[in-house]
Amino acid sequence: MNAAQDPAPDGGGNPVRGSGASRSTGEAPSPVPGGGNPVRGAGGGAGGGAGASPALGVRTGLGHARRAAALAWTSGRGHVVGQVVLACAAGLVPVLTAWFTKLVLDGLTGPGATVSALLPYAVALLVLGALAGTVPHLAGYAEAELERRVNLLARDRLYTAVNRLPGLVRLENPGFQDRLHLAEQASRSGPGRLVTSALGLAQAGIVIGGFLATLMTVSPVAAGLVLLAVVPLVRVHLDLSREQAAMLWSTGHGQRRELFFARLLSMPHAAKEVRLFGLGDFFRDRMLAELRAVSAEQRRVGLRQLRGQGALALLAAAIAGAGLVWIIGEAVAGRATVGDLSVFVAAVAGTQGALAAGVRRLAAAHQSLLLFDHYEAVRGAEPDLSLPSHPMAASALGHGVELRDVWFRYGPEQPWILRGVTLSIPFGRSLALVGLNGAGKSTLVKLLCRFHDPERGSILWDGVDLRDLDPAALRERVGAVFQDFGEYDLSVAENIAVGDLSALGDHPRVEAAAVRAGADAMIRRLPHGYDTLLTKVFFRGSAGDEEQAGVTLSGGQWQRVALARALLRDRCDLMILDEPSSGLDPHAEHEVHTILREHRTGRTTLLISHRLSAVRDADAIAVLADGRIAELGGHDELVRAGGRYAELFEIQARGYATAVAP
Ligand SMILES: Nc1ncnc2c1ncn2[C@@H]1O[C@H](COP(=O)(O)OP(=O)(O)OP(=O)(O)O)[C@@H](O)[C@H]1O
Repeated sequence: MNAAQDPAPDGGGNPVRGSGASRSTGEAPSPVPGGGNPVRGAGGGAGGGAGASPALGVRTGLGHARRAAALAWTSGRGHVVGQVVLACAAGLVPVLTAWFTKLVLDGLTGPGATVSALLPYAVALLVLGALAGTVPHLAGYAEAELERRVNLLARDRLYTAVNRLPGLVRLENPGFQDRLHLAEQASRSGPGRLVTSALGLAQAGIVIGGFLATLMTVSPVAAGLVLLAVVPLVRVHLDLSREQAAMLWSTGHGQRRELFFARLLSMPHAAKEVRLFGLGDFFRDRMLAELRAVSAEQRRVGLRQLRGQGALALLAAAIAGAGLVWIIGEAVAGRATVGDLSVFVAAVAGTQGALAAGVRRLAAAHQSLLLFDHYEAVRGAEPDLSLPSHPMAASALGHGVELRDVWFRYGPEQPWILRGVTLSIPFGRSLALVGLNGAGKSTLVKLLCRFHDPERGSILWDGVDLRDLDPAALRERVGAVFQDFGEYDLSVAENIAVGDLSALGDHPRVEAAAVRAGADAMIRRLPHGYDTLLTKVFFRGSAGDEEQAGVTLSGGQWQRVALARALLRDRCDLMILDEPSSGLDPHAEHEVHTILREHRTGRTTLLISHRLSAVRDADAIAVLADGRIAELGGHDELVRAGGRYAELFEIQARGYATAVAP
């Protein structure tokens, strides 16, 4: 499998794991290579959306080629120039070698041959031999170095483009994930390979041109014959390369699913259920089924390539054989010299070799262009949220946040999640949002952070529609503990500081946040305190590497770290707490809610929790059901009303009362 086919070069752990691996978060499954947790994604495959295989028009192809060349040029001008020089040298060496060999042979078989007369040719052949030995190595190094440089710049540009996407619409789309995966492959070697392919083509052109000119001096018929063989070669190789690119595209899903099942079999997150439920063979069979399907497709294309290339090889051999018989006849008849014969043999072999190499380069360039199309598509992806041309800065919240008749669904073909939600969170007040699983609570959080926009209705920040604000400025004013918060393979201090990067290295600030979240004592007990790595991914197991050994935190301990991360933004205007204590023990939960209650005082807060004891003292409680706010009021008021909230509260309270009853 070549680099372009490699479905997942990462092979390692996730740099950030969504928390709550075994909880249902309602997120769409995302078995993206190097991305989502496979356990969370276990509900299904990558989903659809990949669409048809790509095909490039001439104009688009030329545009891509120009941009790829510009990328390579920017990455390393010196290396591009070096490669041009080396390509010219590599093209000229075989032609000159054949020509000087002819001169030596003709000199030897001609009248009055002397060593001194032949010495310059011999020296030339020596130099050419030295060049023939060194140029390929130099070219190989220059090629690899250019690819490394291009990779760096192309990756930088690719992920800058991904970071520029303001919302989650594209990242949550499996079709976009497929493109991104291919774009990453393209960025790794695509533009560099395009340049080296173009230079390889030029090199083949020099070899072919040189040999054809040489052949013309021997026989224009032979030169014409060799030239005629070019057309079917080019055609067949281009068809094969198109088919190869289409195969890459069509097997992308299968490769991702195969990888997903393979990781399920090896990742510690999944190991418990895999062992307890005896799922090993089940997932292995699924993995093998995917692999078989991918292999069958690769085999089909491979066989076609074999047939095409076999036919080409036979054609080449037939031309070479016929030419050889002919030139021997000419030499026997005295119409050609031994030197002519040698140059003819070298020319036929050299032309055919260069032709095959050139066509292979052309096919590689074509394939790189098709992959580069994905790179360009991701780089040129329009923002997934409509951004105002003159966004307003989000002012410090003074009045509150208001949802007005908000309707939302994840796509036109998806069901409505919110169907006219009207709700306000007044400044300085706390609102608790409760509802059954899948009611849309976390979705509402995503809208408040403007990861998505409502399809109808609006969300107002002090009366200003979120769509009129700069999303980044808005998010600076929001602090959050997401239900599926990130667990980063970083140190504890860094895991907290990512809540506000200005706190990176500011230990007093980080520790103060941890103290507020009730995490400080737990952190101090870790082997390296705040510097302890919260991952074992980087531990190689060698002596002296203990600093990298890392630890594995429990779910509740992670939750405290995530809470500290959110509390780092203590001056934020809106604090969103989506199930901030679901993994905590009763003591810890009580402690955390006491902390949060204090923290909430005078702050604008949205609290989501299934533990109704945790939300009862919020200023207001809203019940989300059937996509609407079904009930709104204080705890006592809602209990008295005897509606859904009262029913949920009664069920929970009864559970506790029964448990303590004598
Ligand atoms: N990215 C997504 N694409 C498509 N549908 C989604 C996506 N995220 C969530 N959903 C769907 O939206 C609905 C609401 O999910 P959401 O996570 O908002 O519910 P919730 O009230 O937070 O549930 P829970 O209490 O279980 O956390 C669910 O039916 C879920 O399947």
